[in-house]
Amino acid sequence: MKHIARKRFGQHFLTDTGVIDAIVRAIDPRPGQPMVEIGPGLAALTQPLVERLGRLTVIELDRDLAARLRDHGQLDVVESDVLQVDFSALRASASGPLRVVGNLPYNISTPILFHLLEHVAAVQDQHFMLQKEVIDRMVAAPATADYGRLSVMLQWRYAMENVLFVPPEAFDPPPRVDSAVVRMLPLAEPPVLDRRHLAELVQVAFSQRRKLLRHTLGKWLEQRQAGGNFDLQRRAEEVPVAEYVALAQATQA
Ligand SMILES: C[S@@+](CC[C@H](N)C(=O)[O-])C[C@H]1O[C@@H](n2cnc3c(N)ncnc32)[C@H](O)[C@@H]1O
Repeated sequence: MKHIARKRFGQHFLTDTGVIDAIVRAIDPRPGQPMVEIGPGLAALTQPLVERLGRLTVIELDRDLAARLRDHGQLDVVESDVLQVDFSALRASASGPLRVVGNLPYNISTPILFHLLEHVAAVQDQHFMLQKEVIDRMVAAPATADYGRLSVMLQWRYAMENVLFVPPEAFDPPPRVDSAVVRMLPLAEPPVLDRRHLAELVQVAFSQRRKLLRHTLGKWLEQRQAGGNFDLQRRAEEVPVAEYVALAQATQA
């Protein structure tokens, strides 16, 4: 029976075989690698991936789609909201760190990225299709309009690159926005850091983008009697990730 795309699940199914091939090539799946696909949908990526891997774990929230996928002999189907999935537990029962992939539901793409950040130690790499505008913000350099909280909160932990542009016509139904594929590699030697403390600091810094940091972060640092030589005569978007990290390390309890 034909599946009717469900808007509430962010369902836009890939149909362009050239784009599907290009994504699979960018992922470069090898036999036996432990891989998890988020939101397999009608299996546009799932099928070419599992043909190369042999086995694949998929996480799908839509009950009807999960039921179809269970008929496929090479898939381990987790019928769940991905935000409830314990990736560290999946890693514990796999033969190595996980490769995580997916054409993500755009309405919850940022929560998914932050959920995976909690399980980063379980992950080898991530390849995600996302709204292009979100990827632009993820990979943005300081002193650009796209540089913000998302850039800092991901760049301190991952090396990231935009690997493919994907136009709306590659999907059925087409989304209203351009898409792209991002590659995310956890840094081999990440800074030792309390992520929640960095998140608080960055939130304060970017709370008023246009103002100098002395109006925002200045007060926050004063309360902590810290930040002695940190230059507050700048805007939040001018501060490189490494400086935010160093300030978080210097001010955390
Ligand atoms: C953009 S579609 C991609 C479908 C397919 N991978 C493709 O490329 O054609 C997103 C998929 O994620 C599923 N999904 C939506 N919300 C989800 C959630 N919270 N947890 C797991 N899967 C979800 C949808 O049902 C849908 O299959």
